[in-house]
Amino acid sequence: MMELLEKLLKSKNLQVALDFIDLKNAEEIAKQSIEAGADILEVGTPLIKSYGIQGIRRIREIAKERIVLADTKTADAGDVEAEIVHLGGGNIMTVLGIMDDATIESAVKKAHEYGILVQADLINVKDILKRAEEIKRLGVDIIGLHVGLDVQKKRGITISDLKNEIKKVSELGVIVSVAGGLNKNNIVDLIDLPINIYVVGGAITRAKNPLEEAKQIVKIIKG
Ligand SMILES: O=C([C@H](O)CO)[C@H](O)[C@H](O)COP(=O)(O)O
Repeated sequence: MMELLEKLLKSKNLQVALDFIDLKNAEEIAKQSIEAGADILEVGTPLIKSYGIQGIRRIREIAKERIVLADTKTADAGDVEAEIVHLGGGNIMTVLGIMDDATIESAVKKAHEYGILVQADLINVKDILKRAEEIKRLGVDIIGLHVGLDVQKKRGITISDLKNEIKKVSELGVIVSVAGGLNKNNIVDLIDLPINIYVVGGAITRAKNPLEEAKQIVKIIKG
């Protein structure tokens, strides 16, 4: 666990979000992401809902020694969902930061017993800095700032609109992950910020040439 925490803290990483309902499509993009040099494969929430533990296992097999994040977006029964991620072979799980502290504590306790890291997803949290401070005290390893897909579509905003919040959260001394509408153009804008994990979904999975797109994004992130 310490080794993984250190890697994430000391470097900039690309996480490719495999937000698929179909496993074959997810497998194909997972392979291309690895070839392009992505650091983390995300078993997207739709994929977990479609395939559960088997879906996480399949992406684990493809990822080999790379990191697998299971985007469980846990809302209750944190310990049970940590168990699910453990059975699938995931390295990181996500909990919703907006939920009760009890759920976050339960996920952290069980996940850490298994050597799994916990990321709190601050999607839809109104006072991001205040909640990030509280969540850090609960033992969470990664804070994820996130503009969800529906908000992106309805309000036309992306995670690039939260630059101030990103800076302030990073000052708490936590691993910072950002997600929500990232692509090769707006990542350039965020590259000087203290961000450890850039999550890219649609810009790679829906690209004409996902391999080429992922390669270009890796180049921007790694410099
Ligand atoms: O977490 C996500 C979303 O809530 C759907 O499950 C996405 O993985 C995340 O937003 C990244 O996807 P893009 O916004 O398409 O880059």
